Amino acid sequence: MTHARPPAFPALGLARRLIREHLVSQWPWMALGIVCMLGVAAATAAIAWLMEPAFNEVFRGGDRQRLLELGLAFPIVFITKGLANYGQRTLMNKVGFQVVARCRAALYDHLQDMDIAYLAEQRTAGLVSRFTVDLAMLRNTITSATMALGRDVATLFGLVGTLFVLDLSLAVIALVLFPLAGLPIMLLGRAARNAARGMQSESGRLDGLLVQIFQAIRLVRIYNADGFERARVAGTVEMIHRHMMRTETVAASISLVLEVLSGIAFAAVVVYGGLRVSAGTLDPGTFFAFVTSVFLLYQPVKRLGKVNVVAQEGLSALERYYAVLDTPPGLREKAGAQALRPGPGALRFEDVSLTYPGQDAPALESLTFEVPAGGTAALVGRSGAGKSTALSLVPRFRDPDRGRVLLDGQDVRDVTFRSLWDAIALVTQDVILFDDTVRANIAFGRLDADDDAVHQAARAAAAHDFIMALPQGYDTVIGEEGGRLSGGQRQRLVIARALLKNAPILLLDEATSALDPESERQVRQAFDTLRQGRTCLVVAHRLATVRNADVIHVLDDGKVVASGRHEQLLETCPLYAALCASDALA
Ligand SMILES: Nc1ncnc2c1ncn2[C@@H]1O[C@H](COP(=O)(O)OP(=O)(O)OP(=O)(O)O)[C@@H](O)[C@H]1O
Repeated sequence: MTHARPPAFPALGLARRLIREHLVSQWPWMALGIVCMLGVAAATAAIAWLMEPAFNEVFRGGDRQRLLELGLAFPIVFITKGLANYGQRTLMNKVGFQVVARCRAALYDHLQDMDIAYLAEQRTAGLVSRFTVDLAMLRNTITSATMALGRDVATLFGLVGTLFVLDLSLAVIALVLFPLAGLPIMLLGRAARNAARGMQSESGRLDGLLVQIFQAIRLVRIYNADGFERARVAGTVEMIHRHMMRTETVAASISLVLEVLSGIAFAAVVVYGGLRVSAGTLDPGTFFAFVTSVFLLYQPVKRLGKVNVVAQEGLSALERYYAVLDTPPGLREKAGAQALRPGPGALRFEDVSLTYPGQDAPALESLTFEVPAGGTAALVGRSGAGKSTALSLVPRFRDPDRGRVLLDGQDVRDVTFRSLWDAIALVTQDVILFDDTVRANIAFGRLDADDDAVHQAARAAAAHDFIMALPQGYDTVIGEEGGRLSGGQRQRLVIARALLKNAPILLLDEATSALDPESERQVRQAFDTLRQGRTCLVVAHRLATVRNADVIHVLDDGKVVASGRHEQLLETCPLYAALCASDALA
């Protein structure tokens, strides 16, 4: 099963898609936000307008009544501007948070639907960073870019309109240079997107590295690898900084370009306007109002200049987000799939073949074997013989290239995932526990289970006594991956979880690491209880398991080379005899 590389998306298409899928539904908040933005723009233009009467009628004319009116008008305008600013900021942040919450939910649901093969191919931290780094960046873009585009564009229009109304020729002089900034802004925007892409991907790498290091901290210490790991972290941090600096440099360069253009425009306005005032062809009040407008124009122009940088960051985040979202699951539920019909639990592999992508040799080849209903079949074989691969086909973690896996005569590809997974309990080599209470770990996926059921499962798994000896009994939090428990205790918790699930089919990938004899005895007892009354397919690594199995299938290079019971195979199958004599079956 291969996953095609996602196509490169055109930027505008991505933005349109986000608007269609997530922003349109936010229209009431957006509409209110736009009203507030218009309020900011109107108040800003009003400040410039008020300068003319302030200068002409109050400072030059000495009109006291007008002074009082202006004394009232200025605070009203500033308060209006402040309130409108507050409103648009709160509303646009609300929109940003809601959009990102929806994106996160959509991404989570999509990843839940993705097949195990795809998820196994991905770096976990890379996927996590889609939720964290990328979508946080997208939120920033949504809030700051919409604010800039709404408020600053409206303010710009208000002020530019004011300039033209105040004096046409001065307005042309003030504005003629600004379009020159467009080209560098566009060119630098491309660099900004590349920098954002690099930053996001390196951040995912850093997250992955840190998780790996802290998970393997014992190994790092004992192998004295802290220097090596530190260098790896420092290298990645350096790369992130480099990308961030590039973004900052782009933003600063745009500011510089705008600053220079503004300076030239301002000088031209002062010189030309000053000449006209002294020649008596321009009213000083108008000139004063004009200069104020040009000043007020600086901030929105500078923010708008940088909006492309922020937008590019968001587009890069969107690209990464949709790349995951648009990758279809390689393995789907069949249209019109029916629920698995309950039966005695007979499992059959029929001529099953599978070759992993990128591999030449098949992992399984024409594999045919049965697990009798309610019985135990053990798969044994050398490392790499295909045992775990065979196990993974039952819950459809993968599908075979050829052949069928049948549960009570029903092809597992014809039934719903939910009904299939309901029928299966899985105990894997790596004991998977959550940093939660003992109760939550046993009742995982069984939120309806009451204390009695949990305790009963723990008793059957020979776990109840050690659980009761823990500081808070069933409420004890066991630490990441059950770090506060012994190996045997962890295994018994996992067995209790499978017992509570009470599924008719049990898939068991036996742990290869040995426990001390007493733990081994307790775990074995718990497994025996778990197997009772269930159909069990076990990848066996222990002699005791194969001795108790109803049938043993010996796998070699993905094929069944012999089947039978222990004593029989010892005599008839040299490979089996060799496995029993070696560490493979201890
Ligand atoms: N995700 C994968 N991608 C490519 N090849 C794989 C993958 N998983 C397993 N293989 C290959 O498929 C073959 C069968 O592997 P599998 O894990 O099923 O063997 P196994 O008998 O369970 O081995 P072990 O006892 O060591 O766990 C091996 O050659 C292995 O390298």
